[in-house]
Amino acid sequence: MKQYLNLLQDVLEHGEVRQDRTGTGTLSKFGMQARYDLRQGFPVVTTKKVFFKAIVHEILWFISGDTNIKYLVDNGVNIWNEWPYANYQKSDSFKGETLEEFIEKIKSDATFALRYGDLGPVYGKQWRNFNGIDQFNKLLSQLKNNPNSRRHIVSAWNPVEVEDMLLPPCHSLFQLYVSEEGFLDLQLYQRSGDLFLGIPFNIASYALLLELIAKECDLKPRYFIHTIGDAHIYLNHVEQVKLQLSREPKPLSKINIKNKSIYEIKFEDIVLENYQSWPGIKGKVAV
Ligand SMILES: Nc1nc(=O)c2c([nH]1)NC[C@@H]1CN(c3ccc(C(=O)N[C@@H](CCC(=O)O)C(=O)O)cc3)CN21
Ligand SMILES: O=c1ccn([C@H]2C[C@H](O)[C@@H](COP(=O)(O)O)O2)c(=O)[nH]1
Repeated sequence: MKQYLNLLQDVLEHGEVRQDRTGTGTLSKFGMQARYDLRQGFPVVTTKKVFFKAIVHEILWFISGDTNIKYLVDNGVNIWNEWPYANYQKSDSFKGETLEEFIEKIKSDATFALRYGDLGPVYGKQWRNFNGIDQFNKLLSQLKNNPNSRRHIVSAWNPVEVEDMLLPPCHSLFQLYVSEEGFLDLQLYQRSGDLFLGIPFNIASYALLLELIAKECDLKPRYFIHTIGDAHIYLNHVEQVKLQLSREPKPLSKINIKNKSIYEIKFEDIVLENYQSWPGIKGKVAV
């Protein structure tokens, strides 16, 4: 995962100090790209421990079209909790509950979850129902029936609905490419990338998406190309980033996915093999 470390190094050295929406402050560079060859291994960052379980649940959650955090929290994935909580704090029903109490209520009270667990029309909604269009299903059928197309695109960025989302999509658009030899490549355009917390998730997540789509379409996964608009390191992550840069990357892992239709694949059907990593590193998420 030298490519990821190169991004960190580059932004740390050449990023400009920039204010941001969360008030945390960042080092930032605009327009970066990295390319991962999945034939050489599955790209999960090794210079800190990445919570892969969250990535698998999240991608299955997107594919299913769900936008409510209930599925995630029921499965022990807590990466999206802060946003519905912040929203709840602004509502009339808020009675001073802590984040933990809020999540307990999401788990135990289905009506409450329905009302306060939703992120708005985020990824899952746009992939499966963009103003009535199931972009994801269309993509699969086009890849199978019209592989040479240059229009294999799914967009999560819906200007009509962006105001209703608790967080406008960061991984905004992706495109696929089928080569003459039956390889499948995926390029993601990510408008904004938190290099320490979000990006390791995003890399593994889209690499997994590429593996899943390739399997479904009987193609061989090859390049994941990650293009990032505003690539930033939050100022309160600088020490964590330096620690990662001091660590030697470990060999990449492998992914094993059961032969099943993409809509039937379950969490247990996706196994990351031989994942070796350095210990995890804590960092605060900017809300
Ligand atoms: N500032 C910011 N950065 C992000 O990466 C981000 C957002 N906001 N908002 C929406 C989603 C949520 N994402 C998140 C949120 C939290 C973690 C996080 O805290 N990760 C820790 C712990 C994971 C765990 O064990 O639950 C990590 O060590 O990776 C990662 C990605 C990615 N996105
Ligand atoms: O998948 C994700 C989702 C979010 N992020 C980061 C990028 C930014 O740091 C924040 C979003 O804030 P904006 O002001 O809307 O850009 O979340 C990520 O890296 N990956």
